Amino acid sequence: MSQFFHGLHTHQTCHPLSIGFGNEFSSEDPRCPGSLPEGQNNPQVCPYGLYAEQLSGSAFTCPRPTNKRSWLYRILPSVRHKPYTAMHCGNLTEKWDEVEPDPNQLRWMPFTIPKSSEKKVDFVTGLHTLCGAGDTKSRNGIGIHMFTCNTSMVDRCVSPPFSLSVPQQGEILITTEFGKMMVEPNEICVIQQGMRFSVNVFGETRGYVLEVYGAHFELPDLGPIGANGLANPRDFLTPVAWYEDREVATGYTVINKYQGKLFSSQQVFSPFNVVAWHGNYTPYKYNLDNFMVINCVAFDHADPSIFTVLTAKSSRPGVAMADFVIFPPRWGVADHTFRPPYYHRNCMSEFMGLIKGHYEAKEEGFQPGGGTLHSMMTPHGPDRDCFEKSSTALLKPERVADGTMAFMFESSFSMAVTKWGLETCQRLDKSYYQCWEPLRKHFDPNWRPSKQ
Ligand SMILES: O=C(O)Cc1cc(O)ccc1O
Ligand SMILES: [Fe+2]
Repeated sequence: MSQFFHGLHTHQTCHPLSIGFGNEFSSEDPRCPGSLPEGQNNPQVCPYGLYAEQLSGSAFTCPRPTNKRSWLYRILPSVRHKPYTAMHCGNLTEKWDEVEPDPNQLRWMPFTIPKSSEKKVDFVTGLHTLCGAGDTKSRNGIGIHMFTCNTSMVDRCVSPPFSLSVPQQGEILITTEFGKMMVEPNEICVIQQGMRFSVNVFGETRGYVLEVYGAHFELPDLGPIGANGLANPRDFLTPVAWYEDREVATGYTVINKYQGKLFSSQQVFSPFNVVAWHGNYTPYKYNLDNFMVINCVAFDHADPSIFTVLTAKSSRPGVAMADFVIFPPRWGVADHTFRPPYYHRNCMSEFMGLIKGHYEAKEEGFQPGGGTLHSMMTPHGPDRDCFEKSSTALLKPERVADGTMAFMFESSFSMAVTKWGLETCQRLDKSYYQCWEPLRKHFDPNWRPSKQ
């Protein structure tokens, strides 16, 4: 389905957005009607004297269902820039051998946001790599970063590999080559490889970023669930074309994250000069409240894959490079069941973050803006309080996770933690393991099944 210039005004943003996931969208800035060429991509001369530029998100030759590209009609093409030069990467890294591997359960207290009165930090400078694996050259891997910032990006933009952002504190206004979108905590956004964007913030701001080096985020297949449910395509929102014809004599900085490092180049105009565009390769956002939860209505605890919002598949069937999974508010109704998460060891790595509230398996210790990492095969599960309470609870229907939103980046990669994550950030909670220490033995060798 194609949306032509039909903006949906969401109340909180005033930035028009179009509906759908992976559609063929078309969009024109309303100030330039007719700016999108009709019937062809490369007219000899484009309307309004614009340049045509294709942004390819997949190989030209990808099969149709996975072929992604957009055509941008812009005042000047992206190639009009001075050469890239290496820039300081701060705590952003793709070096996965900075410190020795650590298989322990790791928990971080909320990551510190710099005070603007002390130090002005924007979104790019405020990116810190926590953990990850793989490499961008072979386009197989992931990175998990925290952003903590207090200042808007001024006359600079950045383009990442495929990345999913989860704001946790403070809304962020993202200006992209495709238009603008405001993203609030409890919403997520995806900016795909090569898409330039700039971030405005409105105070002390914090969030999580999942970067996937070689795959696109997709909606998971629904199998027997049927045609509807989980994250529905109609709840994804894509920006509408917006341009500025702004010359920047002092220089506009375009930052390119390339092979794990940052490079900057100067140009004399704003890169947000796209007057019209069409295609199926776009940034988008999604409000987590729209997730249609499917869960157990009889007995037993279903695996958290039922809560998958988006998946970035690996080449192995059914195995994700990374899944984005949420733990939304819902009813708990399972009969004769230990309802919280089970104890387990997983061949996948589980990084968890908390947007608001608390997480059911651990009422204490895991706080909004913090994180946990349970690495491949590292045992984990409910803390002692949760186990005792839930083993004796009266199993009536009960609201679970109201007013909370925890999430998980689950990955088939065995992730390394960075030096920043283990040492420099000073947020590691060394006492985490202690939440399982009070677990007591309940074994009774004389126990017998009760006679019915
Ligand atoms: O470890 C966790 O808290 C995440 C998780 C939740 C759940 O309900 C089942 C499995 C699982 O890994
Ligand atoms: Fe788990």
